[in-house]
Amino acid sequence: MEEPIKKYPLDAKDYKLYEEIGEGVSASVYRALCIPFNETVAIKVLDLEKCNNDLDGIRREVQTMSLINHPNLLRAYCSFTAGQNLWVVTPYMAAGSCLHILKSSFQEGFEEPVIATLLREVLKALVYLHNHGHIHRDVKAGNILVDYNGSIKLADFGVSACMFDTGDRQRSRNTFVGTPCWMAPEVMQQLHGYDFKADIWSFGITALELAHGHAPFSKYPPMKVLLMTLQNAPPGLDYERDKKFSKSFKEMVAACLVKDPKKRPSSEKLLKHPFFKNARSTDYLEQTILAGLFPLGDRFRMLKASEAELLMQNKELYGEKEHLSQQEYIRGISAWNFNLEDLKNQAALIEDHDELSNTTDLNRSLKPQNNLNDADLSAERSSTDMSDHSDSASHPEDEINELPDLESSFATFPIKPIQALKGCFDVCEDDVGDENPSDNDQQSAIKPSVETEEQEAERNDADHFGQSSFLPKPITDEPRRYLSGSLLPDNSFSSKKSVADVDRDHLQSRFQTQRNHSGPLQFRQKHKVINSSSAEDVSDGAVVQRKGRFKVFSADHNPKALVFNPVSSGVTSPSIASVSATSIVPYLQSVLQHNTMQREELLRLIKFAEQIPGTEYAGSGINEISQIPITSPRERELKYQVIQLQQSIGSLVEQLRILKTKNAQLERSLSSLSEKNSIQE
Ligand SMILES: Nc1ncnc2c1ncn2[C@@H]1O[C@H](COP(=O)(O)OP(=O)(O)OP(=O)(O)O)[C@@H](O)[C@H]1O
Repeated sequence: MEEPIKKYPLDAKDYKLYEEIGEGVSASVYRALCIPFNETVAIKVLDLEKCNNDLDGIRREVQTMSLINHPNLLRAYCSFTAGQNLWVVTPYMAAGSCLHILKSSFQEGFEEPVIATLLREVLKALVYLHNHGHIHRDVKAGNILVDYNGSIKLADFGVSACMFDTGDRQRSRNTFVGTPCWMAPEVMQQLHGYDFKADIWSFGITALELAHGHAPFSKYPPMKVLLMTLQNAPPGLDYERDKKFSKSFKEMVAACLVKDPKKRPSSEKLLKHPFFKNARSTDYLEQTILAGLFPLGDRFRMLKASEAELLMQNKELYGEKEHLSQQEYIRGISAWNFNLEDLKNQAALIEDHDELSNTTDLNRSLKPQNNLNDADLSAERSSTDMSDHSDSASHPEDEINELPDLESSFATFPIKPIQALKGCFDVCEDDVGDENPSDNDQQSAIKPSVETEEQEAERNDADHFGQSSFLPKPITDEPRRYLSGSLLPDNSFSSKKSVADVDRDHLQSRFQTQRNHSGPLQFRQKHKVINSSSAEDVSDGAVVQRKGRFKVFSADHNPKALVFNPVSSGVTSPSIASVSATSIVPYLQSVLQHNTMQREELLRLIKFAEQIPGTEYAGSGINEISQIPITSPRERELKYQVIQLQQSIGSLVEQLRILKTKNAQLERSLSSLSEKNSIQE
């Protein structure tokens, strides 16, 4: 007889939150007790106010999570709102993510049978997703969750996409989504969109991550990762350096990391690769990687503390900009801006390559350094005789030498990435870091309704590795297609929302916090006026896609594309006196036409700048801002950014003024020459 479907309560009152066990860019995750079932679960808490630009994305994630029905995919038991938060209740995966396990106990990576066992489970999940038309788009060790008994689930559908989507949703597959180190070249390239083969690339990168303890290129700033992924041979296992790994492992990785997606195997085909014959049963993981692990909450706390310490060191060593870059990086880079200036700035950081590599990789910084850079780099280099790895002869040193010559390296880029980088689009975080001085208090307020340590210890021990965790009873017998359709009603995550919210709000008032759930984003820079949310209001039609804290702008609407550089306008003025009036008229006419166009562009730009709320032209605004007393580093940062914005607006106005003057002069010369010309004729 079929077991009745277990209905998880849709009320925050029915759950007791314990310690935080994870933090992503969009949420915090807590271990929790589902009181009526006396069952440990995990609850992902998303602050909807902070995500209000991406409710659709969140809805899609929750929807996908509730509909999936595969033992290797993390499904949602239920979801509901609690005050301004969305709670997503999922199985508790007691050992946490593979990334957490790597960072805390296996900094040099796992042994091959462990990797084969983990990856086979992940691949089964991908086969299921791909067969149902989904691309996961964020396959990485941080999203592979492990339970106390070694069972594996692939998590995080925050950026997944449906292959059957059409229109805007289809277009979303033509955008930058994912985490740079794991991102397939075709996803970066933006040439023809991409398909489920993008997951195969990420899968290959994840294999390297599990083998080495970190993803290839992970020591580099995001923009450099982009350049390297596009320009260099694909990374792979090195035949020399990675001697401990089998030939079949190397071949499997090489098969995934082929730049041409068509040449990559499908997930189904890959599952048949001989490498997976090395996979063992999941109990093997229990004996090998899970034995002796600290409880997840403790590990998470320790990692967070080391990360904070490392970031402070970076800040002291390299200053604010590098600090920011590294901070984003360590956290897994989920929100960053793509623009040329960033690209250059970040590439410039590579000059500090050696130092950076010692500090970027959290794991390595926590233990004695032993000239790891070379080793890592070589390990990350592509092996020599793999398909599509032919140019792997490039040396890490070359990579570094290439850097200063960034402009010339653009020339070797496929055209689309250059456009992308130069301003076809910007991807920016829309989660304005509105941290305020009371945030710390609020942060402590968000802490779960904690039991006393003693009360909890007993439960804790059982939960972590002893107590059997509930495995989801399949809700759907048949896998469903078209998972991304808007099945959930707008603005509603729970059928009980309107009825129960008042009670929950009262009970869970601690969650009504302004906490910046996205961790590193609270320090994130707003580089450009156009990246601000207000800028988007002006150019609303320009936003191609929103992805959580990303907004993707199309080239056509990107106000930055309108910036005119008088020096590079392509118009060189001949000496008027030295040429005949007849010959100069067409030239001047073209100058006039050019200038008129530029003037229009500049006027549009100015209009755009003027519409940014609270932004005055340089001068008054700067003074106002500088008079605000600074109470926190965050405020200092914001103040600095505001001043920068005001300065750039000021310089644009100045640029416009100069152009207007030039234009007027040219108009005058043109009309006098025309007059002369007509007199002569
Ligand atoms: N069910 C779970 N059991 C145990 N740990 C979990 C669970 N769900 C999430 N975590 C932990 O919390 C972290 C963040 O969760 P998740 O990836 O869902 O958040 P996110 O905001 O979507 O993150 P990102 O977009 O950065 O990948 C995970 O990397 C994992 O370590």
